[in-house]
Amino acid sequence: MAQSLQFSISISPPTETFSKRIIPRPYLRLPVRRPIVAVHSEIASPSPRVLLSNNATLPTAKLPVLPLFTADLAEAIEVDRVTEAELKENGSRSTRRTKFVCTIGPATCGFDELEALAVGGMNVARLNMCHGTHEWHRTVIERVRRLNKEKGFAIAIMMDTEGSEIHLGDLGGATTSANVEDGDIWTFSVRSFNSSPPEHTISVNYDGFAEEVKVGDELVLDGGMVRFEVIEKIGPDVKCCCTDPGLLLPCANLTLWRNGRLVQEQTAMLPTISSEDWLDIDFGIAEGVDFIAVSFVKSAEVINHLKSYIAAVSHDSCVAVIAKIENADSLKNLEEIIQASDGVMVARGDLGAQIPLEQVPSVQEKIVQLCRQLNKPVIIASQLLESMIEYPMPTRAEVADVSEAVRQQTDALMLSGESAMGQYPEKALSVLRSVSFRIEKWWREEKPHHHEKVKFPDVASLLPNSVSEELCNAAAKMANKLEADALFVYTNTGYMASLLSRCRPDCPIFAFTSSTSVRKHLNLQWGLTPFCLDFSDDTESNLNRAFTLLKARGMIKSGDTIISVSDWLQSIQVINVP
Ligand SMILES: Nc1ncnc2c1ncn2[C@@H]1O[C@H](COP(=O)(O)OP(=O)(O)OP(=O)(O)O)[C@@H](O)[C@H]1O
Ligand SMILES: CC(=O)C(=O)O
Ligand SMILES: [K+]
Ligand SMILES: [Mg+2]
Repeated sequence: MAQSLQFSISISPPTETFSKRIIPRPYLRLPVRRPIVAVHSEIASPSPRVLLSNNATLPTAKLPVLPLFTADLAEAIEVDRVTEAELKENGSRSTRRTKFVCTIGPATCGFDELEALAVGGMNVARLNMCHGTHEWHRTVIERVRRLNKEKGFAIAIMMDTEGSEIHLGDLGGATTSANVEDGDIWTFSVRSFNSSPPEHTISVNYDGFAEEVKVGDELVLDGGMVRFEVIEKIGPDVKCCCTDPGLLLPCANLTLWRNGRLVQEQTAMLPTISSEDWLDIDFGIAEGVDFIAVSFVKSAEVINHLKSYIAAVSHDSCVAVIAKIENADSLKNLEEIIQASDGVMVARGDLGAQIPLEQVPSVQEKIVQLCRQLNKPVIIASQLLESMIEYPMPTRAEVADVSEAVRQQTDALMLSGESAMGQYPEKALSVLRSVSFRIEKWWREEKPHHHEKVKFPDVASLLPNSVSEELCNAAAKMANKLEADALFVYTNTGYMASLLSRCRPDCPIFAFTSSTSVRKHLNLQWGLTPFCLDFSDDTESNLNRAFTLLKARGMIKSGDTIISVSDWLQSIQVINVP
């Protein structure tokens, strides 16, 4: 009986000469399903060999050489399906620059709904650990992975911690919400109730609450949905009278005000990362999430602490840490926090409950600018299209808000309730898409920023990084002047790609990396189209390879002007695609 032999191959040890020899000629083909393209050149060795699965080795000179088919070429580079379609449809200059984060909830956790968001342009799926069990989150993660694998998307996953905010528990009388009227008396209690609390009673999750409040204090729920005044303290119970009627919801967030000022001593006692958050973080690391967003960050220490924990427990640590700016403390220590983190979220929901609402827009603009100066990606979150939770059309004010965020050239926009539990998640995403396209185009073509002289101070402190930074600044400037079709960046760590993105050039930036985790992290950065591609340190062959592969997919064409930089070659190349 004929036996079929299956070989898995890896090339060991890889060498510089070897990589240079095979990369420029994509003809090498083994009698296996995949062509050899995975060649790294970090380790030098005099005799490259192919390692067969039975541990035998074969000198590479003996490898059979067959021509590659176009289909193989297309497989050798990975880019997500949506970008590819956009590039084909609109040409490279018109790809979307602003990235989208979608919160996944009951409305979008199914495979088909996730696929609809993926097709709509979701770059990052966010899981809020305030809701759902680990089982539920694991299922969503598996579905996103399956989508990426089977349908050619490259969606990254962000886990968002619960954090220690003060919030309410279930409402008394087993109701899911209550319309509170002016003068109604409710009891806020730190008791633990076995079942649901008695009528007109509500539990508070912070044990020190009853001790710290004072008669006359104001309780603000969910940033102003309902307000109460403290009228009496009775042990663990705090009796309050409604002063501003509204809808009381379970889990509502609670802030305490005294003489018109936010009382911060309370939250100062709470840890940023609670014991439950650590369990969630362990879960996230084990599941291999790409980003962990930390809620209610107060200082840079907590970010450093988490980053060293991640480095200690996961050796090939690829989890980026995002600091959520959503309280007054985070604003006090803003610059250190941004420096310490891998990215930032302007979490306007809670932020708007902690500082006067009218300050939120200027704080947003300041954070976006600071992030760009410090070269960190920034996400604008919450209530972008809040009315679309219920209605299929946004309000004009919402469209103006999204436009303003895009005009500020934020890296990413985030949907919360709109995609988690709204009735029109896909429609909301398509509004983000059309507004982003329109405003980005207007920005490029009309140059409303022409007279603004925004200065970006140097970010790099070490010389090699300074050289990279100057190269990127110059390459981006050249790309604008020469009206290039695309910038190419070959990057191992993503650093050069981020420096190019920071310049917000007119043309898209094609970032080639051999690391799948770097590629996922680039998902959050403005203007970057990340590709997964193995490359060597031979710039010439890398470029030719990218040209061949992208042309085969219709993503660039002969005659396009490309400006290319790379992590290791300190020069800028200007090339016309052959
Ligand atoms: N996994 C989930 N399961 C059930 N409902 C969810 C889930 N995720 C989100 N939601 C719903 O969507 C709403 C908005 O979600 P989101 O995560 O943005 O809340 P948020 O309050 O803005 O964020 P945060 O809690 O981080 O401040 C939530 O209030 C909740 O009703
Ligand atoms: C997203 C979030 O946490 C907020 O807006 O509060
Ligand atoms: K959260
Ligand atoms: Mg929040």
